[in-house]
Amino acid sequence: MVGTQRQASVSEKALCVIDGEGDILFTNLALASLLGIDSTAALIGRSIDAFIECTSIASLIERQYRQGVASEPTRVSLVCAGEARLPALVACYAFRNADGAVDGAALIITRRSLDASSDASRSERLEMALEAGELGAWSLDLRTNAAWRTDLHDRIFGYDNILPEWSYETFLDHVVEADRAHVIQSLAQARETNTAWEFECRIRRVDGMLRWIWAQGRVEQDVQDEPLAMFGVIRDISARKATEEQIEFLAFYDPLTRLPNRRLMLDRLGQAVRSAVRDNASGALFFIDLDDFKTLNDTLGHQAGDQMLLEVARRLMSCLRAQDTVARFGGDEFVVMMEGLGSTEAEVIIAVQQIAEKVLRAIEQPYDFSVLWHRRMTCSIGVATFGSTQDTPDLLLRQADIAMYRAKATGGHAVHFYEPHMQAAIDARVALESEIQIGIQRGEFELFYQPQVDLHGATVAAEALLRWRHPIRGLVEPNDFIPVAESSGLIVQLGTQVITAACHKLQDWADDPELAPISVAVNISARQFRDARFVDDICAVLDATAIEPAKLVLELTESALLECVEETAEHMMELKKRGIRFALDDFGMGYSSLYYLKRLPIDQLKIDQRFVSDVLSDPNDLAIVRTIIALAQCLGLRVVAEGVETQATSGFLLAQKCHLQQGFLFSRPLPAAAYEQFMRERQMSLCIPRSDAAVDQLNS
Ligand SMILES: Nc1nc2c(ncn2[C@@H]2O[C@@H]3COP(=O)(O)O[C@H]4[C@@H](O)[C@H](n5cnc6c(=O)[nH]c(N)nc65)O[C@@H]4COP(=O)(O)O[C@H]3[C@H]2O)c(=O)[nH]1
Repeated sequence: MVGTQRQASVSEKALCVIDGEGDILFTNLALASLLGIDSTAALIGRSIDAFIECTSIASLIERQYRQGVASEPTRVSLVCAGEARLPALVACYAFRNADGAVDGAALIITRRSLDASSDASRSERLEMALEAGELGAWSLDLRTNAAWRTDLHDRIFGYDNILPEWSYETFLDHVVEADRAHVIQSLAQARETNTAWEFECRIRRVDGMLRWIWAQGRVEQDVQDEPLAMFGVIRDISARKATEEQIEFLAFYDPLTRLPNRRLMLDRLGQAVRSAVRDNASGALFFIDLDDFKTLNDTLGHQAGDQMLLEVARRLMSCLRAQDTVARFGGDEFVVMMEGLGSTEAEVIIAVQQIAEKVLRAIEQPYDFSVLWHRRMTCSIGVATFGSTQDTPDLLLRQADIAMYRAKATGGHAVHFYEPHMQAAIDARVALESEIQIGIQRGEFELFYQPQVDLHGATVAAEALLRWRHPIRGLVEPNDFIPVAESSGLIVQLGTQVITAACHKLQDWADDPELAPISVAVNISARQFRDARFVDDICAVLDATAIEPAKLVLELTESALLECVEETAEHMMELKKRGIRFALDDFGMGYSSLYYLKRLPIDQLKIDQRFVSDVLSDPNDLAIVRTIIALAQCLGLRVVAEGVETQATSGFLLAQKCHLQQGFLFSRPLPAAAYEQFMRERQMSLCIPRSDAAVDQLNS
């Protein structure tokens, strides 16, 4: 009678036949009637899962298949027309195909009657009421460990009808590790104090899904206050938690860029100001505003504007460290907070200048996507620094904002400090930078040479030290310009000039018998060493001058090695193959020297002058110098002591078999011509007074 309307009798068993996929092949009117559907035709071909609320009909069938008999009726809810739920029992019988695999099933569905008078029905009503309140209930007999749970309780943990043995441990296994201690403590406290527990925690369902549950319950005790049983209810609160997280996200983050908003930034800034004072490590706040963003927004539309803001956010984050905070305050305003930039004002200024330049460069790169194709954007940065007890988040923001307007007033694409003296310092640095640039072009930089003396007192090497013959300031010492050259990147150009000049000097000396044995050590900055062209440039100079590569010693500091070990090691290996030698400068000042000594092709250790100068008066320095020399000897490395100013220090170093000595005792750094003169005068005479017996002993 398919398609014919007929009222099914309430007592008639509803049945249907489903295929291996769970789609209905056949059904009777009783099922349609139970579901509140007019005709059986509306059910044919549809998935049974749409009508029976049960985690998986497939597992029911699977169980029946394994047991080989019709399954025990299982309690389910029917999903009726209008989404109404109806309690029902389902029994199934599986069909198998020729291979023995489940190919479909017949399902017999009966409505669960709820007779108010029967105990069974009362418990069912209770369970339905609990389900209506989305509560899974459970109890645990503490004497026998017997556990009871409602279906919904198990479904919350992801179990279907195949119920596992349940215990306190099973429950705890589901609780995620981070929440477990809190759960155990809540339950234990409730047990001790005979009070109710209530907590929220995350559980990992049997299918791996992470859910939030709320749990409440208590312990039942006997007359002697001995615990008898625990019972309680749980509810899946994942949806509520997701909403709460969303609300929290909107309260603290910018929905477009997903960066922290003003509120969160103010909060983090408050903490940062406190730690800056406590740790004596200043930080800085950048107020960044895009230049002329309004025009872009007005001409290309808000969608293009949003794309630009998203890209700016991405670029800002790529310029900064993970611990820095980038926030969007709305519109085209971004605020960046950086902590731990230094303990001195000079350190903070250098760090700020470097980061600000990075930001300016990152923002001005073309925006080559969709409507923004070939668009350019610049920004203005206002800087306020913090580290004093008077700083407050509001004040700092105002200061950075004011500074940003000053940067805008100079035409944008600029950085401006709020603090006038810092602005003066940064202006001076910028001026020095351009002077160095001009000085490089005009060839104002010159190498001085400081002799290095061997165990016999013979000058066998020199350290090349840079000087700037400034047209107005006169001779400028490296400490006054190398840091700026390094932070601006000009050291790469300058360093190439130094190596070229040193190699040409070695070439000049090669034909002079008095100067030919001299090798020259050249200082190399980290930035220079990391430069992609560094190895090729040196090889080109070696080829052009045809000097003996072993005559060139490159001096690297530990901090230079530390900045990029892999890349540095690679460059060192390549140059080592050409025969160039390496010295580790300022040895003993770093932390992981031994690690580098093992890994990198180092020929020589240079003991820092801070240890050498007090070696005879400070027992710690004495121990350090002795250890470095002994270490170098064990590893087959040469040792150079720099900063030797007295005969006594020199005598001590000689006794320790330190291979080379350098210092004012022998000579200050000299211009090339003066150095050559020095060599000619001193080459034949020994600089260090000593007995021949002592020298023989040292050289043995
Ligand atoms: N008090 C005292 N000082 C002594 C004595 N003997 C030598 N010195 C000084 O100690 C410094 C040794 O150079 P450094 O440790 O490599 O330290 C160098 C090096 O780090 C850097 N530098 C110099 N030239 C270059 C260069 O061409 N490239 C790079 N990247 N850095 C350079 O500048 C630093 C300072 O160079 P200078 O001012 O020439 O200072 C030189 C030298 O004049 C002594 O007996 N007593």
